[in-house]
This record gives sequence, C-alpha cells and structure tokens, in this order.
Amino acid sequence: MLAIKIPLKETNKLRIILMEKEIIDMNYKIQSSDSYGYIPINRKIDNDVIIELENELKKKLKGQNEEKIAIEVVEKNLEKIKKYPKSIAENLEGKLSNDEIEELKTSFDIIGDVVILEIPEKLQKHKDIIGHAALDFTKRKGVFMKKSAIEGITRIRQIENIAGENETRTIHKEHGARFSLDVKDVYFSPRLATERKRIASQVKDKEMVLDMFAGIGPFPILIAKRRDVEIYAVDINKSAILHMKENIHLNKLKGKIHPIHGDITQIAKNFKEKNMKFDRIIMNLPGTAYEFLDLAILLMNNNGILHYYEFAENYDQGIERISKSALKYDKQLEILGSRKVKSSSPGQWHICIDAKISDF
Ligand SMILES: C[S@@+](CC[C@H](N)C(=O)[O-])C[C@H]1O[C@@H](n2cnc3c(N)ncnc32)[C@H](O)[C@@H]1O
Repeated sequence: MLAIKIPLKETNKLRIILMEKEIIDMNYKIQSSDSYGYIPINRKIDNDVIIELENELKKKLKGQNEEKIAIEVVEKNLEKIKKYPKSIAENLEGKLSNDEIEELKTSFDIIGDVVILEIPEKLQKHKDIIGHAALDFTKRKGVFMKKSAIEGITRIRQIENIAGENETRTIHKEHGARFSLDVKDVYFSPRLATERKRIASQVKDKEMVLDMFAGIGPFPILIAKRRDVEIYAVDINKSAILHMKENIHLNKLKGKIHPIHGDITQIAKNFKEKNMKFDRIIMNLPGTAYEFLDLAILLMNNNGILHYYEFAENYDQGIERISKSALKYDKQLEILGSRKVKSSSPGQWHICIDAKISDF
C-alpha cells in the first residue's frame, strides 16, 4: 500500500495536515521505524501535492527543522486497524441490503453464553448471516432465533440455533448472583434484572416471603443473598424447580429458600392448612396473575406487601383488581408505588404495582 515517509519527529504534524486534506487512510495504522514515520494514504499523489504538503508542514514548523523536511511516497506494508462494530446491524453492512438491515429487529437478549434474537419472517432466509453477525458482535457461544412467542402455562418459547454452539444450558450472572438454567425449558428474562434488585433491596431480615411464580428462583436468590429470610418459592414447571435447587447451591445465601414444585392453587391449600402467612408476596406472572389475587390476599399477613405484575397500558386495571380482592376479604389497600418494568408489545407494558394489605 502507499504511505508517506517522513522524519519521525514531524509525523504527527503531517498526520493532522493529511487528515484535513482527507488523504490519510484511516483503515491502517501509522508505523514508525528507522527514525521515520510511515503514514498510510488513500490515493496516489503527484509532485504538486507533495510540494503543497511540504509547504504546509514548513508553515507549522515555523522555521524549525525546515531544511530536514522531505516527504517521500513509498510502498509499505502497514497493519490494518481492527474495528469493532457498534451493533449487529453495523456487522451486517455489505452483507444485507440497507433496507433489510433497517427491517431487522436488533434488540436481543443475552442469557449467559446464549444470545436470543428475533428475525422478521422476510429476513429468515438470511438467518445464517444474521446469526454469525450476532455471534461475532456479542462474543457469546451460541445464537438462537425466536420461533414462537412466550406461551403456555410455563411461559417458554421455541428457539432455533442459527450460529455457534447448539447448547441451551448456561449460567447467567446478575448482581453478583449466578443462575443456572436451560433457556429452552424455563422462563428467564435478563430485562427484569433492575426490577429484581429493586424488590430485593426492600426486603428486611426475618420476613416470610412467598414467590408464587418463582421460575428458576431469581427473585428468591437475590433476596436470600442479602437477607436472613425464609422464602417459599413455587413453580409449576419441574425443570424450573430443578434449576432453582441448583441455584440455591451455586450462591452463598443468608436466607433459606424452600423450592416447591406444583400449582400455587394446590400448594396454597397446604399453606392454609398449616396456617402459614407471608409478609411479602411476589406475583410475577403478568398475563394471568390477577386470577390468583384472592389467594394472595388470603395468604398475606396484616401489613404485608404485595408485588403484583400484569401486562397493561396503565395502572388503573391492576389497582382495581387488587382493591376488589382486598375488599372481598375485608382488607384495606395502600398503593405504595407503580412502575413500568419493561415494554411488552406496542402500547403495552409489563407493569408492577406495590401494595400494602392491612386489616381494617
Ligand atoms: C413469567 S414467569 C416468572 C418466573 C420468575 N419469577 C422470573 O422472574 O424469572 C412465570 C412462572 O410462573 C410459573 N407458573 C405459571 N402458572 C403457575 C401456577 N399456577 N403455579 C405455579 N407456577 C406457575 C411458570 O412456570 C413460570 O415459571
């Protein structure tokens, strides 16, 4: 490639001039050897340009070292600058058309070593190229394409390996905790990390906590890491409970977690028989949690805190549902807060309402 050879001392000044004139080739590194600097250039330059460059450099030197200025164009092998893409889309430039890149949904989830992304149907013919671009960008082990929405009672989705290792078991790290999971068998969303931390930071020592829809146990683990509490963590998905048990061993916990496999409606009967009540109940099953509100109110200690989740446009429906259940059992309600946890679909949010449930 072509480079300008210049006495080492003047390399930087000439670099600035070459940049201003857009002659420098930004894809290659400047090299120094034998008291000379070698600056990559992006085109052939004739004698007139060389003289112009020398004159400009002399002006910058203001009389110093002027006699030593001699610019020479030479052939030189220079090292290419490694460029790291800023997005998967940038990694696809030149491989897909601009319209196709525009259409690609570039938001993706990273769960441990696994990347999960959505590819619009029209672009699925390029899934191989997109998968490898995502693999290269994220530096994880395997890339998977969403094949369905999150569905069914266990809230899992179909996925297909499109690049890298076809391994769905992984360890995800979050706020100093480690979660073992199999992304094809259990629900897990890294987008709830901030929400989990928020809830965990509210819990006090000695509380009795119930997570009605606990999954692999991310809420219980984060709480029990910080606090000496007792947590009953229920899930209907056997695989989630097996991972939760593994996660209890993977993390150093101050509190005690009781993983329970089963339907909360049935498990709640045992709690009631034993007259067990809770100071805090987490209900993260946003599609249908409202169906279990009566149960939660019945299992709540006086002045207990409810963290209720649902998919909604706003908080009105959720607040109405909680107050209806509370009133039914002669309880009063204080709304402590409400927030949008993440977006779920256009105009719909995964929201949380925190409420205190007390006797009248
Ligand atoms: C949205 S996921 C939340 C999991 C976990 N809390 C988290 O944040 O990762 C809801 C979970 O509820 C479980 N589930 C659904 N219906 C249930 C029921 N009737 N009783 C117990 N668990 C249930 C599903 O298996 C799923 O793991």
